[in-house]
Amino acid sequence: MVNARRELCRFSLFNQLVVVASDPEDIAQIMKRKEFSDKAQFFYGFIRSFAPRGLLQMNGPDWKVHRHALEPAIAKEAVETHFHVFSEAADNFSKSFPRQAFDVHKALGLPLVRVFMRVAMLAEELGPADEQRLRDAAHVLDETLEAVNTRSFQPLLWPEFVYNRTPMGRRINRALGEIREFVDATIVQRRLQAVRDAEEAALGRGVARKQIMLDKMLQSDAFSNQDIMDEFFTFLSASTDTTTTSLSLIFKMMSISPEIQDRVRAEVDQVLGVGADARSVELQDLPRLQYMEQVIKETQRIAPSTPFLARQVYQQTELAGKTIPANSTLIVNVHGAHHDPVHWPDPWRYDPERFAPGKQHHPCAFIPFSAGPRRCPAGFYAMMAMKTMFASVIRDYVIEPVDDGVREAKDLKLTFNLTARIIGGTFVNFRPRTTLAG
Ligand code: HEM
Repeated sequence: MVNARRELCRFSLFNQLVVVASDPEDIAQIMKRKEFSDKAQFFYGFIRSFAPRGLLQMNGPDWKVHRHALEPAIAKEAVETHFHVFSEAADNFSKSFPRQAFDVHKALGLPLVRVFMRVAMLAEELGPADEQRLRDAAHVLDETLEAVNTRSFQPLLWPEFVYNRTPMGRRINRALGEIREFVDATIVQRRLQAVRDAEEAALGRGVARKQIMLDKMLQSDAFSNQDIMDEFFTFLSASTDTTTTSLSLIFKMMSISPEIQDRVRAEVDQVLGVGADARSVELQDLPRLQYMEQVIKETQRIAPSTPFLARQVYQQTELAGKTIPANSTLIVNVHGAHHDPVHWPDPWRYDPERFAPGKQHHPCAFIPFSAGPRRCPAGFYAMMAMKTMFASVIRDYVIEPVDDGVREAKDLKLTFNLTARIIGGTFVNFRPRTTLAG
């Protein structure tokens, strides 16, 4: 019989007191109270070292200004106008699978970087000449997140002057420099375009150009060119690794859950059609993919992309009747809340029915996008990307397991690399559906 409340626990890490909160009630307090809203030095400090003024890692009044300006630019209404970018990316992704099993986590990085570049920062018209830049951006992103993770657990690499002299630091700085030049040129181009558009509009010959996130920053006084650059890297890293992880885990779970996969496919077939009649995903299809949404949420519950969040507590305070000393790090154990048996009976059982319409849960027992003022501003973007990719793949393939000993959720060997991922890669097999008939 489980009814125990999960107590706060504490330990020391490199001379820093760390307090871990796993109970959804305590997490609700953390998400609400202002003294818990600053991001920790741990992890986020190393993100600051390559992008000091990005939304994810900034604190205080500057964070508020950036959040206020950027939230509408990445919200539902803004992102929906670019839906065709998601749909095209999903169709192209689904066309490109090799015959044998492959690491789907790795394969998703580039398509998702491309979507972000087109939707948010670098305008729609990315030409074939930009393809190498995209590959470079995807690559440097991977390396940078790896470096953030490595540095977090190696105090010798904490001082910037030491890190910058390591082969890893030098390589990443050089690659980041090249991407910065590219982004800088794009910012200049877009600024010029805005001036030309204004002149044309004054002459009554205006063209309605779709607004992207970059335009919002260019129109606001709050963003210097350096700020825009920092937000570019921040959003690129916050958007790609999280979505890649969630989607690849969804494919992995489908490979070992054939009945659930069949039910998703039945829903997709009904919405998109079958065989020669099947079509691309359209915006109005998304709300009709209800069971798919349950599957996505249940996967995010079992293996959240960001299993832990970290906050810095500057002043002594209390939480759950316990003193939290000044200057401690507070870890929000998202994975723990998602597996709390009080809220999720038999927590490792993979059961999308937990999210069936009408089912209720504690608001902080399921927080894949965090909660409160620092929650992910791009929940809609992420769900749109995941549903579109997932539907296109299910339309075209049967997802089959590989022989790696994973038969159920609790066999997944997860590691925490800023985001969660499967040790050794997320290997699955995609069998084209056309071969089913033959
Ligand atoms: C499945 C995909 C995603 C998941 C699971 C996810 C999850 C999260 C979580 C848990 C946070 C809070 C982090 C913290 O407190 O430290 C967060 C913040 C953030 N996310 Fe996402 N995210 C996803 C996709 C995206 C996308 C697509 C974008 C941008 C296009 C994005 C941009 C951000 C930004 C900028 C923040 C910082 C917000 C702030 O501190 O004000 N995320 N995300």
